Amino acid sequence: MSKFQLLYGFHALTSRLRHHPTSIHTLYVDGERQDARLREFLAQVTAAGHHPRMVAGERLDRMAGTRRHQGVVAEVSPIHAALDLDTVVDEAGADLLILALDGIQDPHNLGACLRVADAMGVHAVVAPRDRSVALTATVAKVASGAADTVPYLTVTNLVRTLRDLQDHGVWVVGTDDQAETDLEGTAVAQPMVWVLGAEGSGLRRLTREACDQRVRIPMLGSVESLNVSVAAGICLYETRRRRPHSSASDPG
Ligand SMILES: C[S@@+](CC[C@H](N)C(=O)[O-])C[C@H]1O[C@@H](n2cnc3c(N)ncnc32)[C@H](O)[C@@H]1O
Repeated sequence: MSKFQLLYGFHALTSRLRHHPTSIHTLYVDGERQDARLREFLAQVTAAGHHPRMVAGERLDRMAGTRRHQGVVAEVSPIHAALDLDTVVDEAGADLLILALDGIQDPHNLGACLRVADAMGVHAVVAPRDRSVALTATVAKVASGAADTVPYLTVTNLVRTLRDLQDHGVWVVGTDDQAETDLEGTAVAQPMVWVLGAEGSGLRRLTREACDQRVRIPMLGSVESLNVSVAAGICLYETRRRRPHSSASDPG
């Protein structure tokens, strides 16, 4: 198995170039494309000292397994591989904000969760290794650069990880559209983890039981639940809105 991951798309590669330029191993560019966006990208990468390989578009289709690569594909080293959760907890201190995803399968949902996690200043996204989609090129493309800025840490046992966090004084809040307490009924000032469930099945029983509290986002219409990334955005924004010195806009 290759030690490199694939990334594709302008957003994902420009972000990687900006945040982790030395992690880019080989860059492949569609030699048949002449448009302004590609020329601008080529100027950026060559200025950064990379020497892209010009190849046929069909080769990029095969490498990426999709035609949605925008003519740019790269082999990159994984980042955040050496980071562990203890370090994240120590460095974040009282502001700690973690998003735990209990078995998300859809790469678009994980990408969207990473994107909103980045926007709301989340310190890490945590997920059970064997039950979750990996950080694929599709995830990185949907995340629009956030896969490079927010550590995605996979763990062997999510329940054990949540208990370890609780032992360090971290407040663990599960989300469930059937919960009795509304979103605003939870405290958000202390270090905390929001736990969101998988697309079809929601939180697993043991995960649910490990949470200090479960809350629901009030639903006014007729659908039963929200997409997981939308729910994550609401919970995270609510946290930032109510925390002192929050970077999200002040409620007023
Ligand atoms: C598509 S929903 C899963 C729905 C699933 N049928 C269930 O039983 O939970 C995916 C996740 O988004 C979050 N979610 C969606 N709507 C929610 C709501 N109204 N209140 C709280 N969490 C919600 C929860 O974390 C849920 O597990």
